[in-house]
Amino acid sequence: MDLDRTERTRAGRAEVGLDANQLDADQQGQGQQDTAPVFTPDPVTLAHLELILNGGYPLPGFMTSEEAASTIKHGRLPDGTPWPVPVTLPVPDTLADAERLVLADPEGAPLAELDVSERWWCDDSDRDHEHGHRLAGEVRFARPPMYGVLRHLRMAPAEIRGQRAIGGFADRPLLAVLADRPLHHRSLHQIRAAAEEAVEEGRAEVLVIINTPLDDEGLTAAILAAEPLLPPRTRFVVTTLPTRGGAHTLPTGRYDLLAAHVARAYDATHLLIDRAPGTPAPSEEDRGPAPIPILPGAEWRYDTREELWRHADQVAPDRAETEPGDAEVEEMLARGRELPSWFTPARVAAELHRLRPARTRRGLTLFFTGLSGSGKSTIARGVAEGVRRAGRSVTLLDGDVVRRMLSAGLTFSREDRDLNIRRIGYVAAEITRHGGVAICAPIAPYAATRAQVRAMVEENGDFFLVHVATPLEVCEARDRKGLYAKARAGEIPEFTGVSDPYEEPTDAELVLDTQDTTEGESVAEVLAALRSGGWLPDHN
Ligand SMILES: Nc1ncnc2c1ncn2[C@@H]1O[C@H](COP(=O)(O)OS(=O)(=O)O)[C@@H](OP(=O)(O)O)[C@H]1O
Ligand SMILES: Nc1ncnc2c1ncn2[C@@H]1O[C@H](COP(=O)(O)OP(=O)(O)O)[C@@H](O)[C@H]1O
Repeated sequence: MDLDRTERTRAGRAEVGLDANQLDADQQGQGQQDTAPVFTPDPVTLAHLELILNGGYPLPGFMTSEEAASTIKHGRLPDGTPWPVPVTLPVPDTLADAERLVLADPEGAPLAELDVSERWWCDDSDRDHEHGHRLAGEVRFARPPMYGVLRHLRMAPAEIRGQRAIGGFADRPLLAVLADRPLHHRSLHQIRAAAEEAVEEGRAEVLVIINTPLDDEGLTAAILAAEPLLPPRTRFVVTTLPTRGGAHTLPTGRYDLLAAHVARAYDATHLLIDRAPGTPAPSEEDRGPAPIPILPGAEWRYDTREELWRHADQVAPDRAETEPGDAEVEEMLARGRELPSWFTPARVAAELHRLRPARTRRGLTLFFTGLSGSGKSTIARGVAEGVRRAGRSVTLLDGDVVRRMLSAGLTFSREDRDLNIRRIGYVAAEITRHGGVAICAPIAPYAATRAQVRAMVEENGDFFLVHVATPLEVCEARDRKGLYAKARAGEIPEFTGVSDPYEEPTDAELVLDTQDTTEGESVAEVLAALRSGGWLPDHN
């Protein structure tokens, strides 16, 4: 079963206000039998919880204020045990006094119970959380996790240890490789060299720990594609380490240390962290001592004369090929260009092309925003026609039409406008997921809601925001539907631009001002942008 899809459909349904309850009736019923409140932690905390429950962390639960402070400040628990990152449970105000809590997955299925030992207030923002209420205490396993994708690969440390013992490899060194990007030739050389040279001359087994977001299957597929080029007996395990992005309050290297602790739980004796080219490893001085050695990883370069990869010190700078960075690889895929065979194995390239098809085939949401009368519908209609002529399948979700169909009965309050836009976004994201072009033309006055739609769409394809920036005076002078006159006369309350806000986008891919251009010119400008961005073939 595709759990990912099911879960996203559920989340999507809930967000757009459609009936998610039917689907989740079972779980909710179970929650109600328990008197403790049921709470679904945010994704970072869920990642911590899974590692607590599966033995990836040697911690019994979520930290007290003293433990968190000591960890942040000294990189140690109060008893002196080294531990790199705070592991805390942020809860909303409504749960700040709870004595027990059932911790549930995003679908509401219980995962664990928490007996609260301390309720505290966090002043420092740890990780990416703002300050707020925290609950500390030990967690008790309730049920095996079912959420997220690739469950069968999310093996607990004990499972891997068991497999190695059965295979008779338990006494061999284990090189863990933390991978959070596809493994290209440079990384594969680095891993093979580490396994063969650095760790007891070829006796090492390799365990690739794939660090990927909960609902992402693509990265894992791309990493698994490199399996034949990894040492024999390489094992793979999927995990979600709490994000690095929010580590602003922590000294450098703390997340490397966390990876080392998790790797050690899997019985690893050494850790290699795969890094993008040009990303320096934090020095041991900066990060402090690790529970197992973190290998520096030899530098490799591609020698253009010899046409092979060699240790960097054996390749003269003028003969070294420059490796494309992750953003460049993304752009090559978007343009449908072949990834060079010296750079990545054909199998990995094929998987990446499958996951990130060229933009001419990739799903796209083209989202127009602007005041009433700015020209959204007129331009969107013309663009839809042009995109169709270029051979792509198009769905036009015009503001007025959506209001009559999908969002009938909604008002123009902020709440209802947001719901309207999220519904449009949900439909657009589905169209995008199936490789189509969704063209949306609502006012969408709120930046935060537009950002939500962008995020929803970008899980499955591309998002292109067009701000139709026709000034209010021009829209009002046009007053095609006579609505501005009515709004000025007070007959329409909460009218955008007159008595209701419009937040100008700062993240638009294209800004159009229609006051000095014809409709045809505006349409042509959008089509040209789609062509130059690679979403439409050049020759149309
Ligand atoms: N109070 C108020 N404010 C703004 N617009 C109003 C209002 N009442 C009705 N209309 C008409 O509804 C159209 C906008 O609907 P949208 O769904 O695009 O609006 S929103 O994105 O949900 O804010 C908008 O159509 P367009 O002119 O095509 O933008 C108006 O014709
Ligand atoms: N460059 C232009 N692009 C789009 N519309 C224009 C342009 N110049 C003038 N207009 C006129 O502005 C009006 C825009 O109305 P409409 O497309 O319904 O706007 P919206 O959907 O944003 O409410 C139309 O009457 C259209 O003819």
